[in-house]
Amino acid sequence: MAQPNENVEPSNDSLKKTVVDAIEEYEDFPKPGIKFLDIFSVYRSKPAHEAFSLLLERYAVSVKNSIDAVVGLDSRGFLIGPLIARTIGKPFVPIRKKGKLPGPCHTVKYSLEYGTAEMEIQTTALQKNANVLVVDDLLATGGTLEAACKLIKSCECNVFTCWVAIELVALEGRKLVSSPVESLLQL
Ligand SMILES: O=P(O)(O)OC[C@H]1O[C@H](OP(=O)(O)OP(=O)(O)O)[C@H](O)[C@@H]1O
Ligand SMILES: Nc1ncnc2[nH]cnc12
Repeated sequence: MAQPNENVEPSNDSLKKTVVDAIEEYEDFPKPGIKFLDIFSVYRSKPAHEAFSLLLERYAVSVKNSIDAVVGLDSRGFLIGPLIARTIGKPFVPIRKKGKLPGPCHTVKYSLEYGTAEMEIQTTALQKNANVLVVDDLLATGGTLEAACKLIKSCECNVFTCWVAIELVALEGRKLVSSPVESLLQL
């Protein structure tokens, strides 16, 4: 006989709690004064990994008709972007740290919470005028997401939205980002 709640889909809120509970924090990494939130700890926990994947699939379905491609940011965005892209049958395109992508690239310099860097996208990776979903694990100061938006605009594409798993709300990074920002967890 069926038990109560058997076959009932878990709510987004209960899935988010499972994910939040698995996120491990490290003080003073990679520099003094930085509290580092480690998305990889979610992937070490079977229930958290499953909950996160389900949330990503649900989000993917909700944006399917609004986007043409998913762009993930090096490196932790690569955990997230391919699953969203695969769920809705859209192309996945990487933005990588400078010097890692073959062929002609657009390049941008930027600052993030604990340093400076350069990122690239291949000039022909996106079709002109594509509506692009940008995904990453975490929004801190917003420097990385804004740099990604600049690269996508260099490809003559439109940023539909930037989606992050974790937003460090106190850093107000979304103010720096010139495109819409959505976050799963506000910490
Ligand atoms: O909002 P910001 O201050 O710009 O910081 C956020 C970025 O910092 C981290 O990436 P990192 O450059 O450390 O690369 P990694 O994913 O390879 O560790 C994180 O994955 C985001 O991409
Ligand atoms: N505090 C933080 N934790 C994890 N990744 C980050 N990237 C930038 N700031 C970060």
